[in-house]
Amino acid sequence: MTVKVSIVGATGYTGAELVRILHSHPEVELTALTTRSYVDMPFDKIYPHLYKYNQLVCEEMNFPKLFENSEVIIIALPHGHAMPVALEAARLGKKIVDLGADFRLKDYRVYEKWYKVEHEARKLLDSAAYGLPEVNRDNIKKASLVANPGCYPTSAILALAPLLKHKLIDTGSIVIDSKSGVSGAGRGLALGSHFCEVNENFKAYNVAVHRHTPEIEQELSRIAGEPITVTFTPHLLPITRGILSTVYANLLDPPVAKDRIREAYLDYYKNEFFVRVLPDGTLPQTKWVSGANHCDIGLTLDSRTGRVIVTSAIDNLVKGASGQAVQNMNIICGLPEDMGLYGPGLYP
Ligand SMILES: NC(=O)C1=CN([C@@H]2O[C@H](COP(=O)(O)OP(=O)(O)OC[C@H]3O[C@@H](n4cnc5c(N)ncnc54)[C@H](OP(=O)(O)O)[C@@H]3O)[C@@H](O)[C@H]2O)C=CC1
Ligand SMILES: CC(=O)N[C@@H](CCC(=O)OP(=O)(O)O)C(=O)O
Repeated sequence: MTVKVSIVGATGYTGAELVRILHSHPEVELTALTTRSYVDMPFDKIYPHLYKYNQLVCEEMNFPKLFENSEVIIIALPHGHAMPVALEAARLGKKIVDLGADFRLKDYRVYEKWYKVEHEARKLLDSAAYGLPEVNRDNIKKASLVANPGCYPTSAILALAPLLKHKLIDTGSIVIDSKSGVSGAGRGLALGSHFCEVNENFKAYNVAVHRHTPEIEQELSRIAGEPITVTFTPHLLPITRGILSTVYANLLDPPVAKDRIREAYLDYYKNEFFVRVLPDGTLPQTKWVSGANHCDIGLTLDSRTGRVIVTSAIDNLVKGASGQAVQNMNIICGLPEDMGLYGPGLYP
């Protein structure tokens, strides 16, 4: 069964990563790659690492032609731009995976408050599934529109889900301290991602106001069955790929929790190939997941303070974006979930 797939906004970093991954996917035929700035240019001219792999030429986004020859549309546009595409795709009964933020927040008022954009496709919000398969697979299976999670939320939610499910922590005490590589900011030119601004530098940004905060809180609240607020602080690391999140929470009952924490993680992720709970004493590193669809998790109990410290590592472009999008595409198309995604990262 070959699935015909178009990528809208293919010329960004996540688009290029989608093309790379999908070229080795045995059941996918890429039918169109759309662009705003590179119309009629061969894709491998924009991304020469794909020379001899890709024969497609970039085209303008053109309704309804784009959809005629595709069963699945993967949208890799900046937030605010996916809504008209999703409306048209939904009207034509196509399956959609959106990498941006337009369908992640269930309440359009929360979206409009944090993203400062009017939601033009509110009628699709109820049917959109939040695309974190390890916590929401049953809903994704039934969906035609999947909202792929943000990169930071993927690392934070996977780090916290077992603690909340098993009610092991004081839910008011969660602090998420995340560090991202620069590709998280996309390919567009911006002062903050210039070499001289980033190289040999390290900084926090958007402290207490980052747009991923409501997304993390929405999903953690769903898992916990009660409203959760978190402190979330992102940082910019002078590396290309990778996110390392360090998550702190107070244990409800430190002596009891000591034995139960590892058990809770091993149980929650027992059937999850892409989430690797590392052996006791081993802590994740971004290099171990670079290029791979894994989220690695390390557990530490600080018995002196009564806190659990969870570290998680992902590649922001793979499990944090394009790999997870392919995982979701596999689920909604009834394909094996790891198809095209199996394999460890690059090391060193
Ligand atoms: N980078 C990451 O690690 C992650 C990104 N995401 C999300 O995925 C989406 C894509 O991100 P990324 O690939 O990094 O972004 P890039 O900035 O690298 O690429 C953006 C793409 O969107 C197109 N585009 C930009 N502005 C417009 C516009 N006004 N109208 C139409 N097309 C436009 C660009 O086209 P052209 O090149 O032709 O101008 C390009 O194809 C975003 O929503 C982002 O938030 C999610 C998780 C992680
Ligand atoms: C390093 C860096 O700049 N990261 C980006 C990640 C945003 C992202 O991917 O956002 P959405 O998918 O939610 O739009 C940021 O902090 O804005």
